[in-house]
Amino acid sequence: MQVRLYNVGGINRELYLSIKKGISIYEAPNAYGKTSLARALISLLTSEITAEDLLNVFSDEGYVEAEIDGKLYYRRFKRIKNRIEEEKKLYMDDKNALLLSYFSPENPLVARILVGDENIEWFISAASKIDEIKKKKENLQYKLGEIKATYDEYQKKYNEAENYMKQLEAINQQLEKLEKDRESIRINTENSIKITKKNRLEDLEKRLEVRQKELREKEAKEKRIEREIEELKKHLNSISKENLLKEIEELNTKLQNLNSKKYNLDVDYRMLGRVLDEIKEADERHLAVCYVCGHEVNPSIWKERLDTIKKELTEVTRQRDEITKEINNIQSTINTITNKLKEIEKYEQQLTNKQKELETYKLEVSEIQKSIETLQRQIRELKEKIEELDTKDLSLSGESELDKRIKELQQQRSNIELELQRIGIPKRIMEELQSFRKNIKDLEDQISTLDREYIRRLTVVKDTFSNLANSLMRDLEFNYTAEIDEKYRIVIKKDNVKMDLKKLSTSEKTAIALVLVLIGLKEYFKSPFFIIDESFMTFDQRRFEKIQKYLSGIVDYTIITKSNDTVQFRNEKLLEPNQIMG
Ligand SMILES: Nc1ncnc2c1ncn2[C@@H]1O[C@H](COP(=O)(O)OP(=O)(O)OP(=O)(O)O)[C@@H](O)[C@H]1O
Repeated sequence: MQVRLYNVGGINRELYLSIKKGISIYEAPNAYGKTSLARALISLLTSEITAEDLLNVFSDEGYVEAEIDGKLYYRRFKRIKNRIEEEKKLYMDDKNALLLSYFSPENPLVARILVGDENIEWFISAASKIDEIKKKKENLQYKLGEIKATYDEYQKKYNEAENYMKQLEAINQQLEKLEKDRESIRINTENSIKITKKNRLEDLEKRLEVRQKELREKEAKEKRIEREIEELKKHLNSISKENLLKEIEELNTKLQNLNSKKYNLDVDYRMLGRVLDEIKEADERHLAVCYVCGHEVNPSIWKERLDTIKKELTEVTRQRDEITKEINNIQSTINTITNKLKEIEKYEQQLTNKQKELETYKLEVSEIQKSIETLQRQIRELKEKIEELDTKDLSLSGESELDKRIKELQQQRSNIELELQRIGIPKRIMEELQSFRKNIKDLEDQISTLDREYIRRLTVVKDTFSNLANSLMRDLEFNYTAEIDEKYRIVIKKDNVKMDLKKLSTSEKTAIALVLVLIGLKEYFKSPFFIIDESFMTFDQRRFEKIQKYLSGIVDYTIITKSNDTVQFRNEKLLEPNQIMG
């Protein structure tokens, strides 16, 4: 076997070893790199020893290579940033290599035997690989535990769901009863509502009829007044009030002039009358002195004067009569016009009154129309409501205590239904539970089968170990026997007296561990080499040679590391000490 190492463990240089079949001894001082070499070789049998364990921490690349029977096995490492990239080809990849190919204080069995742990079930089961059954069983047990936990959860859910279902049933019963109650109340109330509404509709329709009749009458009256107004307007338009007023004004002016003239004539007339009377008197008295100027006059003058005055008086009277006649004519015309004006005013007054009356009617008509619209709208709405009542079951307006309770229960029901949706209905959960039960049963069956198989095989392995251990102990000339009892404890007897493992010496305990490892190696592990760290062993030469001989029959290469002041590697059988190369 050719071995090459570089930057592996504490060996930070290239190391080349040519190892012959049989026994090889590697001697070196402490901390020289013996363990590093052993671990590097073992790492070709198992990936349990990782690249991080192997590559020298100060180096960026390294390798271990071994050519065994013409085939190259290797592990090559390259540090890239914070990780190590590895290329590998292992002779085998079995974690038992650490237990059965390397005997050193690092070996877990050695460590446990040295502290006096008698229970070796784990070792014989790992060595014979029946621990795989145990692991399988443990995996199944773990799975079973998980399923059981889920089963318990589902059981809880089932109980919860059952409880909800009971609540739901109770709520449904209550709801059914309450809804029946409400229905009967609703029907009664609805009927009375319908009757009330129909009565009201009739009443509204009657009121509408009255109002419509009223409207028709008012509209007829309105039309009539409009016609009258038209006529009045026509009549008034035919007369020009302004002309009449103007005419009357002109006549009044004339009348004023005439009256003033007449007044003057009246004054003249009265004055002439008085003069006439005075002249008459003067004539009768034959006055010879003028009573006006005192001058002496002829009394015959009075007669002349009397004629003149009479003539003047007649003229004034004629003029006065003429004017009086004219005045009377004008006055009569004025009276006629005034009468006409009065008549116009009367018509105007009538027109104003009719217009006021029309306004009032129009207002009334518009109010009646509004009230008709309101009534029609009310009737329409009422009819719709009645129709609604006829077509569907209207729920009662306003919320009664009954409604509130129903609502409350419905809310509770929907909450429960939601919860049931979340956790599932009992029937479905029960189906799940049944499937879980089946799974549990299957797993328990598998576990118990594995358990039986494990015990069966463990018993065989235990017997094998017991027998072989005893014969090997005898071969190695130990004066005690080693057996494995039914509880898989190692039982040591000296002269048939049971010895507590703790009481044995370190070399005795180390020997027992070695014997067990050798049996494991021989019976259950096909390793090309076996490495012994001899530094912690205190066997005498004879016994150690026997062990070496025994090993030669099991593995091709036995490599023994020893602490020594000098560095030496030698293949024992060839008896040619090889110098370390590299
Ligand atoms: N991966 C590593 N990187 C760097 N140095 C390491 C590594 N592994 C071990 N060493 C160091 O390398 C040196 C050799 O260690 P190793 O255990 O191989 O020596 P040894 O010869 O078996 O010693 P002993 O006889 O005391 O058991 C030690 O100083 C150790 O601390």
